[in-house]
Amino acid sequence: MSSEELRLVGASADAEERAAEMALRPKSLDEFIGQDRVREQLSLVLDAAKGRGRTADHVLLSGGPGLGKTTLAMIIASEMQAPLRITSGPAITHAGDLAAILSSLAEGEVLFLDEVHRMARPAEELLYMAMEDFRVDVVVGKGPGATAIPLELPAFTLVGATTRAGMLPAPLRDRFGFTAHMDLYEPAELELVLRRSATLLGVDLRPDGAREVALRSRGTPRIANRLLRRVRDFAEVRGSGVVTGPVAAAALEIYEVDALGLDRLDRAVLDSLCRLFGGGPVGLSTLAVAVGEEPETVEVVAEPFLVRAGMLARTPRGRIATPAAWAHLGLVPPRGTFAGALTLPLEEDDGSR
Ligand SMILES: Nc1ncnc2c1ncn2[C@@H]1O[C@H](COP(=O)(O)OP(=O)(O)OP(=O)(O)O)[C@@H](O)[C@H]1O
Repeated sequence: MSSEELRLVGASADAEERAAEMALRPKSLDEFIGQDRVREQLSLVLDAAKGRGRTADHVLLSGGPGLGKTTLAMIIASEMQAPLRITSGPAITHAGDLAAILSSLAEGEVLFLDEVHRMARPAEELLYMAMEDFRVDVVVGKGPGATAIPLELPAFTLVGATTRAGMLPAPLRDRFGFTAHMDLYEPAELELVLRRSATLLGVDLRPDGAREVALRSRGTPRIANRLLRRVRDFAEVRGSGVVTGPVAAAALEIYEVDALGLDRLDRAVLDSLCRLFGGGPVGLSTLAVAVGEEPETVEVVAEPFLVRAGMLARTPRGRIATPAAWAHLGLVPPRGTFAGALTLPLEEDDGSR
């Protein structure tokens, strides 16, 4: 698979894409599509804070890449009419880095901390006190002579984002007043995302075109918008610019995005699971080694969509390919495998033997 295809279907964004995305970001909760429960709960949290004239409670957003966590953080700041500061867990390697950021915040500012589960431990501990009391202890000196000088902070709202809520230590998780889990989007919601983006980009996207692209977007708005741009290129160069279902399907075939939107990693995971491990069960780390990826990438990026698509099951004994996975690869599950056991009675019952 080419790097172009990887970029097309992988959920993370590079710098160029981030710039293209800015134009398509919803600017208010009303414009934000889908995630209805999260939207309603968040709107209550923000309205209550505005009514009391206070900063909003700290918010934790969990969910895979490209589902709209950064977008929601921006919306929170704009709804609260507050400035926004953006940083990420891996960028904070010392407690001092975080102390410097926190002490330079304006009153009421929203601090967006992406990948909050990847922050250095000492910084994490400093954050506990900052979130609870708007205060940090800055330690000056070393050894027995070290002194902690308390530093008052302006009231702020922390918006933490994580792809792995389970990796957050309980004391940190508990300090968020509101936690929202963002699920993969339904195809109907992605159609709405696509129609909104098409209007903003001036693309003539027909309903069957929107449906075709939505079905191949792995439940992820970022991927939907990215595929829309590629389909638009195809429609302009090879057609009249109008994006219908057949035009979208032909374009995405060129980019090797399959009918279900599976990407290289998804296909590699299924392929290894079926061909190397006979359909499983196989442990996450073994599977990750087989596909040449980090276990976290397999778990966070590929698996949620494969589970949603009914192709992979996570069991206490390991990962298992379902009959749908074997069928998608055009393979027959051997007898004695989980998928084989599931498909066997059907074969036996149909009288063909
Ligand atoms: N609910 C939504 N409605 C419309 N567009 C959306 C929605 N969610 C996300 N998008 C679009 O998808 C793009 C990616 O969203 P965003 O950057 O917020 O994802 P993210 O979860 O922060 O990803 P990452 O974790 O990789 O940073 C945005 O540019 C935005 O245009």
